Amino acid sequence: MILYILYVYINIILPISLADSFYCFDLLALLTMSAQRVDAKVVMLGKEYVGKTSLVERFAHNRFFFGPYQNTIGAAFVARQIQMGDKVLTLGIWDTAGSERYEAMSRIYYRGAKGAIVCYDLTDRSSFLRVKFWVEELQKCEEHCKIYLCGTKSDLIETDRTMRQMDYHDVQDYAEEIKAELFETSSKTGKNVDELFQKVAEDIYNSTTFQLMTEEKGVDLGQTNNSYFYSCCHN
Ligand SMILES: Nc1nc2c(ncn2[C@@H]2O[C@H](COP(=O)(O)OP(=O)(O)OP(=O)(O)O)[C@@H](O)[C@H]2O)c(=O)[nH]1
Repeated sequence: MILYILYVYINIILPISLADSFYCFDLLALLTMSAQRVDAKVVMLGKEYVGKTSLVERFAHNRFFFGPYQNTIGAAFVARQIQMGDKVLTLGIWDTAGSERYEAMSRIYYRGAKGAIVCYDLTDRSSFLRVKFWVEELQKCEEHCKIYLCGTKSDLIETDRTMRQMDYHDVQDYAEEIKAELFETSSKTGKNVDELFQKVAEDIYNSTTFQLMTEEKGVDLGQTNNSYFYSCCHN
């Protein structure tokens, strides 16, 4: 009985009583995730302000927020279905906080991910340093997770070419070196956003491990309901 009380205290009461909104929102996101069946986990990584949340918003809801920037706290979760021929694949996407304050938490979210979208801001060279950090981390800890490099805010460099701080070919060379795919996107205009997630979904769908998993567990990919739920974690 004492052990049971101790267990409840350590695992439920203590985290909640210590919690700031970060823990509460994370709990909400975790509950959301557990309520939704997903076929594969995808994680968004990258420095703060690079546009991870905007990318997910564009993909999941086809919208872009023009309002003031709100940094993600902990992580947010969204599930979205993608049509793959006559089948439907449900991606569970974890949008992590870019702030280094939450770095340890981000590690929880890439565990078991089939794909990682590692973002950098095309107009901010320093954001690419974080890309290298996350790539090394993934190579070390999640070797089966496929990496997609994503240069964000391409609309800004289309308006003014001098704003580009990361050369496409330099990044492409790096992508080849680490066997990653490279996309340049704009969440503002929607350019390349669907293409990026479609590629992630296709690679997962065609992967041997995924095919084996669906055969063994009998996951039904033939569902047609396109509902999704988004748990948003902003301060
Ligand atoms: N022009 C332009 N601005 C963008 C684009 N994507 C994001 N932004 C802006 O960049 C800022 C940061 O975007 P977020 O999506 O919140 O960035 P984030 O990477 O999720 O940030 P954290 O939550 O702190 O990790 C916001 O002011 C966005 O409006 C884009 O494609 N084009």
